[in-house]
Amino acid sequence: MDSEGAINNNNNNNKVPRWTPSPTRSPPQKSSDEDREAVALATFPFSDHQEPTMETEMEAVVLARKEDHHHHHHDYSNNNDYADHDDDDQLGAAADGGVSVTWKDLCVTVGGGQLTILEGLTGYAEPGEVLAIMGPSGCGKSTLLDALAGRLSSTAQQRGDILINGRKERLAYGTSAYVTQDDTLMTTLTVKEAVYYSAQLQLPDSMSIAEKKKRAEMVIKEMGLQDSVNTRIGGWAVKGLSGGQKRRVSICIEVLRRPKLLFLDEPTSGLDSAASYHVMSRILKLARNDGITVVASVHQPSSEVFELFRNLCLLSSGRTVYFGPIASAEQFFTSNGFPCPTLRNPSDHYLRTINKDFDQVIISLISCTPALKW
Ligand SMILES: Nc1ncnc2c1ncn2[C@@H]1O[C@H](COP(=O)(O)OP(=O)(O)OP(=O)(O)O)[C@@H](O)[C@H]1O
Repeated sequence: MDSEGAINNNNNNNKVPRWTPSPTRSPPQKSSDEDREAVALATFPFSDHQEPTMETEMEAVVLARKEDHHHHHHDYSNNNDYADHDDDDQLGAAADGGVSVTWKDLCVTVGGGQLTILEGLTGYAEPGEVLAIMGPSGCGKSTLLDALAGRLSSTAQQRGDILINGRKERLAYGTSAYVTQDDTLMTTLTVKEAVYYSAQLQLPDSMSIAEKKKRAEMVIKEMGLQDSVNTRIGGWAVKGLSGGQKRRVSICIEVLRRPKLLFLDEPTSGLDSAASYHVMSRILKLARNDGITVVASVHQPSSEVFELFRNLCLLSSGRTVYFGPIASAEQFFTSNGFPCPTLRNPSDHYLRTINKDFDQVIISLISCTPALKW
């Protein structure tokens, strides 16, 4: 895959990676890897927010993605609550194409604007791919996930745009699912019971019991739990599933409705690297096979897990340090004087650079700023 998209090392002594517009200004007729690469972007800490050109490009991508999509004309931006939905919408959007999410100049504040948590974030997530949101603890990963999923607390204020398939609209009920960090599962149930019962409760009445059962079996298989169907989930007192298996059961329950958009808050937290890989590779497979758009906050992924992601959104203190393909992040850090040492896990390097050398990163990037033309 071409990794040039996010960063264009221009020959005119521009050592600074920067986003440049693709030649065409009209919305593309088809979506392709090239289209996506053309709008992939690299951003810099504390740079001014993007020029309208980027907006045009990002809209072009979402336009390309929204062909034949069924639209629900709700105002997404003004209401964070998806609860007052129409039941006819159940699984509706899932039957159509994928869901692209784009956010532009997204700001989240609390305390009546006193405290800024997210500042001017811009990015996108595309069907069939997993976007990783990474950054030091407290940088705003969960807040970004919450804002995109429309579940910010009522004390938070949101500014900027969140577009669904290029439009300001609310997600139809059942289109998105959110998997939290905690596995709130009944410890005495077996995997089969937990997923079957959830299927009976969650899936619409229009589906027969047999169809619901079939759906439950399908997700169990997709998450690689078919050999543990009769194992009790277990808890601190009763031996049961491993941590990774439990996380997969939680994901099973959330994907029963075939959401087109899946938010995962630290899906690998508390898991060792092998279990993390199992969980993430299943998620990637699901995303690819079903054209699901996955946005996941991740904490210290192993190199193997990191390579499963398509795009990376690297945050620090509520601002974007980097947004673009995983494959181009190394070049971005190298261009800015922070090459990844051989044999070091790249994601560790990026997080360490942001954490430890952050002042230096800022100085380095500020010194590069005159060369930036957005
Ligand atoms: N409702 C709120 N009121 C006040 N401060 C908040 C609120 N929500 C989040 N914050 C603050 O905003 C910052 C970002 O929080 P957030 O939970 O998004 O970070 P995070 O990157 O997910 O952290 P972690 O990796 O530790 O889970 C934190 O400093 C947090 O204390």
